[in-house]
Amino acid sequence: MRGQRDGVPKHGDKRRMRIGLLGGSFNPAHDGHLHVAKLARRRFALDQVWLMVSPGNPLKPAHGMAPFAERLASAQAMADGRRIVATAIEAKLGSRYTWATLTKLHRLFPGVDFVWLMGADNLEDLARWQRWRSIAAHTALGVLPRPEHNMGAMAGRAAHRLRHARRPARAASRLAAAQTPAWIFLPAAQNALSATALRAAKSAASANEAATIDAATRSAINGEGQ
Ligand SMILES: Nc1ncnc2c1ncn2[C@@H]1O[C@H](COP(=O)(O)OP(=O)(O)OP(=O)(O)O)[C@@H](O)[C@H]1O
Ligand SMILES: O=C(O)c1ccc[n+]([C@@H]2O[C@H](COP(=O)([O-])O)[C@@H](O)[C@H]2O)c1
Repeated sequence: MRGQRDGVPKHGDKRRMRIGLLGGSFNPAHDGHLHVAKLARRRFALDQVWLMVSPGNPLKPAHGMAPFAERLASAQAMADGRRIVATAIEAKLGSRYTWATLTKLHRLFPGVDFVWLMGADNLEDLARWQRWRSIAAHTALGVLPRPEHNMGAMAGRAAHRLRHARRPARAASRLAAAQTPAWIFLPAAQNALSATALRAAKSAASANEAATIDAATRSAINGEGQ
């Protein structure tokens, strides 16, 4: 939601604060999140990026989701508390749907220009989100590339429907102040990490450890090594 048509502050206007919102499950947070948060902050000329921990992604099953406090703690461990900030605000606002959270944030912080940040995998899926057109109508979208999702995202339904609102990457530093709808796909260095891969590695490691303990217990019971 922008007051000025061209989004350029008038001479003498106080510069509005610019905050990027990286909403996510953070189950757990990882270097891929930090990579996109830093990249987005720099290229979209943002004052801060909030790692906004979701109380529960409406499209993801609750099964396998770590408790909110644990996910928040993992995001806090990635943040520096100054430029990259982990926040529980979405849970505090009592919303789970992004359109509802953004409506509340725009109301609570009228002096802030928010940019909704997401990896290409989320743009690929955006047309399944509740009121996704309203999200794009009122909040600028900054899309970060992600291995194996870029082609699908750009060929997807949301990118197609919003094609008139796409801005070139060279306008990235002005995205936060742009008249909405506006979105940018940022070509940039990519990071292949995912929470899914981390969870799989962790459960493989604990299965391995369990097998080792099991083998050691069996050999102790059988009196081996005496
Ligand atoms: N490596 C990455 N590159 C680009 N974007 C990423 C990357 N990792 C996470 N993101 C983005 O960060 C936001 C939060 O992601 P999320 O917490 O779901 O992590 P994830 O690794 O995608 O998790 P999962 O594998 O469990 O789906 C999303 O917009 C997602 O697209
Ligand atoms: O509002 C929706 O319908 C909606 C559907 C899917 C995902 N989201 C949001 O998208 C963000 C990324 O989610 P995730 O689980 O991929 O990290 C997070 O803030 C979710 O709440 C939102």
